[in-house]
Amino acid sequence: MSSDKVRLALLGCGTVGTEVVRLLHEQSADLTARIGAPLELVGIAVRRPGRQRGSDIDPALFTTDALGLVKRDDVDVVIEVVGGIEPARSWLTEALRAGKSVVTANKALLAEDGATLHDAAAEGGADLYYEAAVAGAIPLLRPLRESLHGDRVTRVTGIVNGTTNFILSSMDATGAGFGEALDEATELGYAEADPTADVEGFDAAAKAAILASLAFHTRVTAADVFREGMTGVTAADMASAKEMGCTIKLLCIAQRGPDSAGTDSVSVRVHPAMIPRSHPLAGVGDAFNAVFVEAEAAGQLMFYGRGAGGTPTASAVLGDIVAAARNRLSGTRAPSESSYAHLPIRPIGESVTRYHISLDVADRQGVLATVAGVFAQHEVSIATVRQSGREDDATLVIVTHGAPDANLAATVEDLRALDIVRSIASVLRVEGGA
Ligand SMILES: NC(=O)C1=CN([C@@H]2O[C@H](COP(=O)(O)OP(=O)(O)OC[C@H]3O[C@@H](n4cnc5c(N)ncnc54)[C@H](O)[C@@H]3O)[C@@H](O)[C@H]2O)C=CC1
Ligand SMILES: N[C@@H](CC=O)C(=O)O
Ligand code: NA
Repeated sequence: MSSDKVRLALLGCGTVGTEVVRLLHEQSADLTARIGAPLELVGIAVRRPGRQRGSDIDPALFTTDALGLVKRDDVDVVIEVVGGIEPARSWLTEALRAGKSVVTANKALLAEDGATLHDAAAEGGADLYYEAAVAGAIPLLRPLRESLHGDRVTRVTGIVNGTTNFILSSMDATGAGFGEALDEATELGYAEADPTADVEGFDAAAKAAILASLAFHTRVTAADVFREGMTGVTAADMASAKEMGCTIKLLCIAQRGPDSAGTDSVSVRVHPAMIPRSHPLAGVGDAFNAVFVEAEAAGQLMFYGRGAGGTPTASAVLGDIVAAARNRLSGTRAPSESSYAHLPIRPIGESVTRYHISLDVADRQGVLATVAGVFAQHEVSIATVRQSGREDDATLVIVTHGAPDANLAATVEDLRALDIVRSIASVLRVEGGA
């Protein structure tokens, strides 16, 4: 590496990449002062070089050959803001094995196959930074990776998807249904043309896997995360939540604790949940993210801010570039992967959850006793029961105490089979003391 500057290659110049280039230019003098040497952008890999991306980018920097750029001898740090599994994985393993530092925002790749990247980083003695991959601008991974390394993290609960938080906040505020709120999110530019990854929880599940891996020193992949999207949350669910003094959020929950055999294990899940309005995550509105971390010695910590958007995400990328550049100049390295704990993953059926179940039933003598009997049969204890309506139009709203998810799922299945249950209008998990 040239000792008088740090040379950067940028892969991708879309929403995040354009902002990375702008900030590199605008803050060039400050960045040089903070690092102790200037940063030089030596190339930008794009798919369509002719596209307009800001007037101050030298057109000579653009190339369509990303791998060629990664392999150049005059590249010290590779910044990847393209996304997806391949070809990003091949580019980044090539860079890391060659000893080049990598800064990436690619949560999908880290959650699907972070092991390959970490192994390549170890092989090449290179830095792998990815603060932007979870909760955008919020400094969250560095605190988990460094500040909390003297402590034992027991639980991470978060709102880590901005698009769905915007939709649910809007449903809560206006009474709108999912479709209407999604249209609003699309119009305002929050939701992408294909919002599947957001609304079906894939994006949050990828982030949950990354958080759990860091928090519990164990490799957790997206496939280990129980995932349920939020497309089934209705205006009626939100109204019912409001009646109980709650709201509904798409939560990512990563927990460490004993499984049914008493073995220390990890459970990671993403699903919509009712939470009381007094819960610290209930007031997180709009497209904001927030993550609540509980650790044995530190107690409760809350991280809040913008988890999406080009500029906030670029802020996290720039922070990582500065760290990687400083390390190169001083000949030091970022903390390497910590996955020594090898904790087993607990299946969702063993997670202790509470349910809110809304049933349309015939208002006949003995209905309540029959319904209660199904809960008892599966050892699920009922906390509250509310009935509204009469005769053919009665609704029972039941909230349970905590029970293994498998018992709750079996209860719902048996309720569905009862003649007296006309339909199950909604089943929602309840978190946080509601
Ligand atoms: N947009 C956001 O709010 C956030 C994005 N991220 C992550 O940042 C990364 C980038 O996201 P965005 O900028 O939003 O995506 P984007 O779709 O706006 O930009 C990606 C760019 O990569 C380019 N590209 C695709 N294939 C390429 C190839 N073979 N060679 C060179 N360039 C290629 C595309 O043309 C596009 O310009 C993704 O991993 C995403 O998950 C992370 C946090 C927030
Ligand atoms: N689509 C994501 C973007 C950031 O990761 C979101 O909505 O949070
Ligand atoms: Na972050």
